[in-house]
Amino acid sequence: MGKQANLYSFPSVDTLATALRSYLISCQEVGIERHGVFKVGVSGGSLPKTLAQALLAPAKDESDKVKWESWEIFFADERAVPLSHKDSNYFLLKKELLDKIPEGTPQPTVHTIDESVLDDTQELADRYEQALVNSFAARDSVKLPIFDLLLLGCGPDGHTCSLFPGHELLRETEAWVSPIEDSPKPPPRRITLTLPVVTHSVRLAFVATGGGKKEIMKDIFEEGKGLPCALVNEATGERCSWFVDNAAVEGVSYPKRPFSL
Ligand SMILES: O=C(O)[C@H](O)[C@@H](O)[C@H](O)[C@H](O)COP(=O)(O)O
Repeated sequence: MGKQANLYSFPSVDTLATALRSYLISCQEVGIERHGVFKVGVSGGSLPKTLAQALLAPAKDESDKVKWESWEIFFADERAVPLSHKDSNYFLLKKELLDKIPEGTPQPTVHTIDESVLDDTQELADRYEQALVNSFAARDSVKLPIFDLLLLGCGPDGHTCSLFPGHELLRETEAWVSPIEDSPKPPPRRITLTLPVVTHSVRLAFVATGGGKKEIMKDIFEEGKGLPCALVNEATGERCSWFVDNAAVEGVSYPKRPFSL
């Protein structure tokens, strides 16, 4: 078996955010080196807040700078609601992070869903896939879009993006972006990157904090149980890093590593 996912555990969200910042800068530099931009997919939940804590902190020096103008931000999943709706992942990211990027700083490019087709989730997914095609290369010339980094959350049931345990979407092999009409977690209508796109990312980082996560972390890291987060771990190995706090992995026997780049 190849190398396994890295599990980094921190005493607090503050120390986690500091390490996450270094990791993000390192991924940013690899992306810029690779193709002149940094293509990153983000999720909702508590992630935007932790990201803001990591990214809005002042740079320690030149090599620690967030080069916002090179960031191309996509959504790993999005709810089929208007962009100004409280359930929108874009709205959340805007409120927590984008609106707080200081004025006068070059801004990132952000790819939102097309609000004009909210009543048709297949069309919503197709248009978002087209945005990926336009950004990454024509669909017929690449099998899959390869993100520089995906920033993911882990639900209490082991879901990530809008890929839920046991759902037929886990078997999708063709589409890059799929609709889902029956998300067990509300709101039910969403779009999501599919598992092949997720697992082909250059790097992946999960952020999971709080004692409420420890049971599902045991399931993911000790038994797998076919949970979406475990499937991602198994498919991506050492390309995948988990940034967690100690409370989230209390009692989890999987070896934790000291954080290093
Ligand atoms: O799909 C959703 O409805 C949520 O956005 C979800 O995917 C979230 O990312 C996880 O549940 C982790 O949430 P926390 O980061 O808040 O623990």
